[in-house]
Amino acid sequence: MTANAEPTTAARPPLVTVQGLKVAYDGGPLVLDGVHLELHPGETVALLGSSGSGKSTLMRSLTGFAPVTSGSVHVAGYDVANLRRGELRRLRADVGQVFQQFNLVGRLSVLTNVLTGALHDAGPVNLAGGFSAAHRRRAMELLDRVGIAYKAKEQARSLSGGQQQRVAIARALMQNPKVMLADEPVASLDPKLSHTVLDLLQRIAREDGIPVLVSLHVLPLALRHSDRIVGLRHGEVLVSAPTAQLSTEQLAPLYDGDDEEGED
Ligand SMILES: Nc1ncnc2c1ncn2[C@@H]1O[C@H](COP(=O)(O)OP(=O)(O)OP(=O)(O)O)[C@@H](O)[C@H]1O
Repeated sequence: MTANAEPTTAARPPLVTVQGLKVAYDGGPLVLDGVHLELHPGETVALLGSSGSGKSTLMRSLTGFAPVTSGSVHVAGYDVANLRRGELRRLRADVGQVFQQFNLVGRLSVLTNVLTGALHDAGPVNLAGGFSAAHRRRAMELLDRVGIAYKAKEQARSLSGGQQQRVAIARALMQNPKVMLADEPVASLDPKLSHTVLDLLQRIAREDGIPVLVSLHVLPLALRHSDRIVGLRHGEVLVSAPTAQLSTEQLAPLYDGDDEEGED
């Protein structure tokens, strides 16, 4: 992110606004305690914090998968803590998600896996051949965009981890997402592939003008591939600043007392 691009991005109204969010599971202790978060169109925000700090819970809260104890969560126009009938499905269709384990259907082709991203608006379909020509064209375009169209007919399980993650990103894009969430998307990948995948996510954010929230364990990756960093410590936001203003040393308190977190 260049120095003068940050105000432009931040000046656009946020697509995600979390205010004073508290989450407790099953009457247990608070695992998020008063979290504030804004995600603006076009920006990539890295979510950092040691294991158990609440990163996944915060991600899940954006798609209605975490029990909101108090506070508010607004995502792409939805009031997530007070959704009306039918809105939960629409919210989840508007949020593209990418996971550490890719979550592809291994026996299906790469193309079919991408097409499943359109299931929410394709109606009842037969996975073997029921998608429209327009959907198939779009899926091929997206595979081309993530650099893997030549693998379209292969079984997903025959691809390498980095390739599978690119398929998963294409599948998420098939939803025409208004927001993209990536929960530790490179935790299973080697450093080179991690850069490729994170470059791709950051490019998507900029080109498509959507916010991308990506949780990461490796500080140098966050410092290189994000516009802003939000750091959680014991369920509270300890750091929230443009990446260009942060250094490894400034992020170290996120991992105080941990032996392994934050190492490259
Ligand atoms: N479904 C659940 N039921 C009960 N407690 C949960 C549940 N999910 C998470 N927790 C607890 O909430 C806290 C935060 O967990 P969370 O998975 O959000 O952290 P995290 O920062 O994503 O950790 P990691 O980096 O290890 O994935 C932890 O103490 C965890 O045990």
